Amino acid sequence: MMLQEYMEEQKKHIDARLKELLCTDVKAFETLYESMNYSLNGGGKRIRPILMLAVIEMLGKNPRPYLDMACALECVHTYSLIHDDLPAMDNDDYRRGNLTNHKVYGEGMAILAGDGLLTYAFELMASQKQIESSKIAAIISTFAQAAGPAGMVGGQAFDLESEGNMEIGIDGLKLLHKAKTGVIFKTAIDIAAILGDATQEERNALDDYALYMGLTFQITDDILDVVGDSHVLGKPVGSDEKNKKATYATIFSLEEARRLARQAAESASTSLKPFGDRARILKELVEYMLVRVN
Ligand SMILES: CC(C)=CCC/C(C)=C/COP(=O)(O)OP(=O)(O)O
Ligand SMILES: C=C(C)CCOP(=O)(O)OP(=O)(O)O
Repeated sequence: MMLQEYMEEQKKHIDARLKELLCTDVKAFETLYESMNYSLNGGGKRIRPILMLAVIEMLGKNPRPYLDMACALECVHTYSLIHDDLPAMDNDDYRRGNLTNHKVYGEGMAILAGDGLLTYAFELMASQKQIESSKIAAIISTFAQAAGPAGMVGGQAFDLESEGNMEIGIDGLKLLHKAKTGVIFKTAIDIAAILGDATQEERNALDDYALYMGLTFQITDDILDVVGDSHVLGKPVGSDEKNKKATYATIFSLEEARRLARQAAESASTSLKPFGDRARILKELVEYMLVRVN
């Protein structure tokens, strides 16, 4: 199966399950549930859950019983987007081709929709009865560390404080991206390694892949903010330059950023050598990121 077909197939399952998850019988909570579902089900490429399911498959396991784990990851990602778009953060009006959550439901409800999605993700993970409880505990611990103050929240705080400061340099940039975005890709892969019973050698290879694929995603996302089409991306472009944000595309030339993206993608593919032919989909996934900016 080609990557595009594979992604469409996995996305179909993920989208269908996400639509079923968040519902309430309590009339007083209806707006909250509507606002959570508005952002969760209003588009999105589902790269993180697809990545998780693809790694489980590469490790020789059927990914289908782990669909809810993948959906939990998407709930956390969606919460981070809702909060990232708030007036107190990036103050963006469009996301996934629609008005941002706070533009439709107001700031207070958008904050609560994010809080609800984050907390619900942990409820969903903890309720997976078909998975051994020791694995659930390991997954929740990994996930909480990645999403929390030592991971994504820390990265976002650093981002907030660095706005307008183009002097953070390459080391600052690396830390920012590793903590803010790379960490969730790494978690997708770590969870898959736990569920797929990866050996130590496989884990080492997957750690390298996570690092370089996350970097490829970040550099290409930065390039798209300069050269992308806002209709295709479903979010505004040019905001990094406007907000004087240090990114791979504002610190380096576009040519250099593209070179760094290609280099990261090559390293990601090389890390998957131990998996041989089974790694085809994951290699194509980093190629797909490159194609979007070339
Ligand atoms: C704890 C929180 C709120 C974390 C947010 C992390 C995140 C997804 C940032 C998006 O980065 P970006 O602003 O570079 O991306 P985009 O261009 O999509 O807004
Ligand atoms: C981490 C970043 C840069 C936010 C956007 O992520 P995606 O490009 O995966 O966004 P969706 O497809 O989920 O909307």
